[in-house]
Amino acid sequence: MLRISAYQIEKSYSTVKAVNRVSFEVQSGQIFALLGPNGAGKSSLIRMLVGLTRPDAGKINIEFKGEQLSTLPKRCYGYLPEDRGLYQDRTVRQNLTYIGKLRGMTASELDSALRLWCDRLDLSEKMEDNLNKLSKGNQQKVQLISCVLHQPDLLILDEPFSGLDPVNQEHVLSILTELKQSGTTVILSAHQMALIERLADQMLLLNKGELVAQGSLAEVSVQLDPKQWYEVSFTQQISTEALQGLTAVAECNRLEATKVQLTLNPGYSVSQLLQQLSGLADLADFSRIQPSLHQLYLTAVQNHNQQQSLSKQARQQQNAEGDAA
Ligand SMILES: Nc1ncnc2c1ncn2[C@@H]1O[C@H](COP(=O)(O)OP(=O)(O)OP(=O)(O)O)[C@@H](O)[C@H]1O
Repeated sequence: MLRISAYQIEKSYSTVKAVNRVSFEVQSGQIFALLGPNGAGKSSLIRMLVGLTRPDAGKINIEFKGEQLSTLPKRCYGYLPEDRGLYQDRTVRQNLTYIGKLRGMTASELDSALRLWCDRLDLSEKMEDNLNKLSKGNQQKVQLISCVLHQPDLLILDEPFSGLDPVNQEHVLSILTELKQSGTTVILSAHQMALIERLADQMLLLNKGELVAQGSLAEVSVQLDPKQWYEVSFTQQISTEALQGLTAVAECNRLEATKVQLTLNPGYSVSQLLQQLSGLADLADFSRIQPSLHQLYLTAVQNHNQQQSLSKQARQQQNAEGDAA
């Protein structure tokens, strides 16, 4: 049983506020994704979680097998750092053996784990090659093996999909899904929204160190797209005015003569909307438009940037007015 709770975490590097009052909780057996554009603060958060740096303010609590801990015990987690960390001038076998021994594995445990993982990730024939002789993707796979070798309870992976081709991305996705099914908790950062949509139980979207949204995919979708658009096809043409006259309809865009997109008025249910629409004409089709995580993410980051620059302008104006007075 593992639970990580982060409360109001802050971290600055000289003038840059990398993480600004961010709180979240990771539960045992979850896949928890940290999302955000470059510089959002994902790696800074990860480095604090693994104890490489400390928050300037806020608290990280770890509950592991009934004990309250301030840092994660080394044997219980595997960490894939952003700047990676294996020896380039050593072979795959030497690197992985070194990591396995550091994690307290016996020679026979190491031997069977090496065989299993290198076979699984198609690296068995590269065991005696130096790391710097491998392609970027294969190096990434060795890095990943170094994290899972000792069967940790928790995996913390900073961009595990970067540098991998689509086939290997799928491969890693299915490995992470299997590890989750066997009880491993996974915290990862990533830019591949289509993969995260399929993989993550919980996600945290950051921008410029600030929390933009968090929760399951469904929760994040409602937070980022509260309007909820529906697509409706009628068996005959209905005027936009007639649709906008319905109390359950907030906004309406025409797509084709008989097809429109509309949003639900707050306070009305989907069945009330359906009832009112059917009162106008027979419906040929009705469906919720579910934007992809990729679309939601782009819009959310754009809106957050706009809000930040508007509040900056407002502060500058206030200061200028204060100076003038
Ligand atoms: N060691 C450091 N010294 C100074 N500034 C830093 C340091 N580490 C991070 N930063 C700054 O903190 C901010 C957050 O960086 P961080 O690496 O956490 O973002 P990220 O979301 O992981 O980005 P990316 O997706 O590009 O890896 C950035 O503005 C970055 O320049």
